[in-house]
This record gives sequence, C-alpha cells and structure tokens, in this order.
Amino acid sequence: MGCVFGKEASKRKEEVEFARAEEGVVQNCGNVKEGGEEEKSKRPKGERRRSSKLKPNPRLSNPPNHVHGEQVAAGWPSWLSKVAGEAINGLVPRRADTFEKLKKVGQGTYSNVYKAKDTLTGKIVALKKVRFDNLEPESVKFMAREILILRHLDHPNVVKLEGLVTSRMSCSLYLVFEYMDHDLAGLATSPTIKFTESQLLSGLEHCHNRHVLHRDIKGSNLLIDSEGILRIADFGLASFFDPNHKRPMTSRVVTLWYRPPELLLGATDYGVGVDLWSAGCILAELLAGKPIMPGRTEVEQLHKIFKLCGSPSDEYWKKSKLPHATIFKPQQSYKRCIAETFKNFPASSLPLIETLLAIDPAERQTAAAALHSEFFTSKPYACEPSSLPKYPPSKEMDTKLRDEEARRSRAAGKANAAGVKKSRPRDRSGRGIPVPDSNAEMQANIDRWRLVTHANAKSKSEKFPPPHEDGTLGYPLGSSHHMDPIFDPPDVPFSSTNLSYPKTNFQTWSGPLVETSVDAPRRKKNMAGNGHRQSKKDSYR
Ligand SMILES: Nc1ncnc2c1ncn2[C@@H]1O[C@H](COP(=O)(O)OP(=O)(O)OP(=O)(O)O)[C@@H](O)[C@H]1O
Repeated sequence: MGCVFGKEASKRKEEVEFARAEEGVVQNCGNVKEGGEEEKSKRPKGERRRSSKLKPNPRLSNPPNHVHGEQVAAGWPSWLSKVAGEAINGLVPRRADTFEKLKKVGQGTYSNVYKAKDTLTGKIVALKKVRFDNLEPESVKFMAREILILRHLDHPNVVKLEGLVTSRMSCSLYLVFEYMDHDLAGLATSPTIKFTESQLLSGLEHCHNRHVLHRDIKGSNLLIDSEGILRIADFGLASFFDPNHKRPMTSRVVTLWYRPPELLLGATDYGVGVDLWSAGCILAELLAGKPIMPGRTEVEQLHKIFKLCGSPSDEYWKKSKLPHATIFKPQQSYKRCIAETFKNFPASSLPLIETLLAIDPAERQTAAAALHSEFFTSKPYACEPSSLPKYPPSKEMDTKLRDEEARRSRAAGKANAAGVKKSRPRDRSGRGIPVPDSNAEMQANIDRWRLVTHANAKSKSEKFPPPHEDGTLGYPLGSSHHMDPIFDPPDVPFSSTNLSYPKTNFQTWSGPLVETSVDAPRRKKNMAGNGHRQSKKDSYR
C-alpha cells in the first residue's frame, strides 16, 4: 500500500472508475441487468448468452422496508442500509467513540487504515476507514461486497472482520480487524518461508471451498502477526464464483507481477487457478528473495512468463480461445526452464512450483493438492509458529518512516561529516558506532527488497489519491477533538457487533459484463498501457 499524488492519483481513479463501469456494478444486490444488446456487444466471441441464468439472488437483495427501518433504528445510516442492507444484515454498529486512533498504518485507493485501541476491551485493532465518493451507490456496493465476503469466511489464515463502526448520522464506515504487525512483503527474506506458504495455501483452500476467489494475492496483502500467523487480507477485489455455473468475470484483476497468463490474455471464465498462480509466484519469490517476474507492462509480463514457463502449445492457443491470444502469441517459442532457473531452490519445492506455475490453469490443480505436495510433507517439516523468530514491525508505513529517517540521518551525516572534516579532520575517537542488532541486516535487506517491490510493481499503492487528513490521532474517534465530521453525537447505545453469518452454500451473485457508463470507451483508451495493478474494486463480479 502506499500513496501517490496529483496526476497519478486522478489517473488511478479514472482507471478504477472505468473498470467499475466495465464490470457493471449496477447488478449488485439483486439489480441484475438481463443481457441486452449492450451486454451482447461486450460478450467475448464464442461465449453463450447467459441472461437466463442472471436472476437476482434474493439473498443479496436489499432488505424489505421493515428491515431497512430496523437497521436504521439499530444505528445504521440510511444510505448504507439502502445500498448494502444485505452486507450489514443482523449486525449492530459499534460506536466510533469507543475506539482511540493511534496511528495511520496504511492507505488504499478507497481507504485509510489506522492502528487503534478498542477502549472497551483494551485490544489493539486495525480500523479500515472506507471512503465513499459522495456516497455513490456504486462505491458503497464495492465495500458491501468486501464485507459480505469477509463475513462468509472463517479461517485462521484469513483476516477476520471483527466489527463495523458507524452511526446513523455518519457518512463513512470503519471495518474493524485484528491488528497485524507485518506483511509478507516485509518479511520476504525471513526463514519462515515453508511455514508461511502452507498458511497461504490453507487460507486459499478455505476461500476456494467457500467459493471465493481473492484475485489479488501478493506479499503486501498477506499479513503476519507477531506470532507468525499469516492471514490473507484485502478482499476488495475478491469475488464469489460458482464452479458449476461459470459466468464471465473481469480479467482486469491481480497485480501485474502475480497475474496469470490467462488473465493477461483476457480470460473471463477463470477459476481458482488465478490465485494458485499468484501463490506460485509468491513461493518462488520467497525462495529467491526477490520477485521472479517483475514485468513493467502486460506485454512484458507475458513475455517473462513465456520465457520462464514456456510458450503455450498450438493446442493451448486453439483450445483457450482467449480474447487477446492473436495479439499476444509470441513469434518465437520458448522452452519451459523452471527447474534450471531455480536449480538452487530446495528440490522438494520444484514440483510444487512447476504445478502452480503451469500455463494451463487446469494443471495448477487446487490449494488442497498443493498442501499435499512433497514440499510440505517431506523433511524438514514446516515449523511451528511459536518457534519463529520475532521481528520488528514491518508494515509499509513503518518501512516508509524508516526510509525517511534513514534519508534524514544520511543527509545529516553528510552535513556533519563535512563540518567535522573541516574542523577536526582526524578526530574519529569517541564516535559511537552502533552495534548491529540481530535483525538489522535482515531488516535492511527487507527494506531494500520492499522498496524494489513497491517501486517497480506499480501496484495499486503507486496510484493512490493524495493522502487525506481525515483523522486526528490519539483521540477517541467520536470525540470533539476528532476532526472527522462523520461521527455525530452518539445516538445509538453501544452493543457489540455480532458478525456470525450463515455458512450455507453461497450462490454466485454477480451479473454480466455490461457497459454501464456512457464514456467507458474513452476511459478504456486511457487505460491502455497500464500494465500494473489493474483495478481496485474494479469489478463487481
Ligand atoms: N488488519 C490489519 N492490521 C494491520 N494493518 C493492516 C490491516 N489491514 C490492512 N492493514 C494495512 O493497511 C493497508 C491497506 O489495507 P487494505 O489493503 O485492506 O486497503 P485497501 O483500501 O483495500 O487497499 P487497496 O485499495 O490498495 O487494495 C495494508 O497494506 C496494510 O498495511
């Protein structure tokens, strides 16, 4: 995560809005558009008309009027209940003044994340404040999807939504999560690799069993707590899928370096293979200590993939019928060379990497199968979390602060050195030379690596809007010292939010790929050439 300013930010917003339009968010919450001419014109060649299947899902419809009334009485703002009634169904909001913001720890396209203290329990939590564009129903629906998905998941390796904070008069919303000190991008060179990868696959197995595709697996979305437990986070791009009733989904997902070939080639009927590819990239990255395919554009990314994983066979091109196949088919064919490239990796890791990085998504198998691979079942076994070393906080914001501090010290050091040189050219005595602590070198590597990752990936973090000062730190969120105007007088008595959710079979609930914006083509033009993190909340499917 990170932020960008000015031009980049507005470009980013434009991309997101285009992508939202592309995916037709209007169909959420039961307002599914039946496939008309517009939809037909967008359908990839050869795809069957699916309108008959696109029935509104009653479970995802807005609640009837009496439920809306109940939700407002329970303290939910009307605008939220109207658009995201299903997502908040059965919950009661926590009051803002029961949390004290401590510091900002992250920023996303539509959110700021704060470390905060729950003043009722004393627990440290992460508060993700979701920004809405003038309460536009579309923005609210994206957030509603994230909440629905989070409520649908319940696994030690998946971040847990612990509550929601808002009030009847508020125009904003905070998602409450358990606070996590690290992310995997920050611990990439740690010796926890084997353990970490199995946790990632366990979390993914759970998501996939619950019919959720994450669609943005990468190091910075894999949070790690101080006990070494990994949790998959940021379900802003996630989507429900139904393996038995495939429906078109957008290919504009997953950060470029972790994006599988079928998405780069425009696939719209993909499945769990997209997350498994990303997991394969992460596994190889952890073992290599650096990203394995850092492409700068979609074309370069595909080229890197083909050079490492071999160019697809003619049969694959024929079979796949991928929209961009003709444009991207390489002139030259490449032989697969994973084993040679990663010859220094532990031998047991290679079959797993080979499987996860298969060009054909069907050959990537499943997260469950990956967990049975030799890599996890042969000695030395994965270690217990409690035996893992402890690390200093390594969140992106910490890294940024450390970088700034280091820059400042270097600059100060240079200035001092110049002064010292002039006045006492030979005096070196008495200078304190800091003893490197045991983690210092590793941290330096981590920071370097993270810098490379974040600078080159041009992931979502590179295109954030300017940071907005929306929270005074150190005050209860709802207190009069707090500058955020969203929380008005506490009008709802506190009651804890119960996030239990029926774990029944979940239906696919998004609809067709429809152009919902009249100026979408113009935006599309502007998207050309952006080969990085495609789209935050770009799709509602
Ligand atoms: N539970 C948590 N504990 C600690 N930090 C967190 C937690 N959740 C998120 N963060 C921090 O906040 C950052 C932004 O969170 P998240 O990715 O969920 O936001 P987002 O708005 O969805 O971002 P984006 O638009 O980039 O996808 C993360 O990179 C992470 O550093």
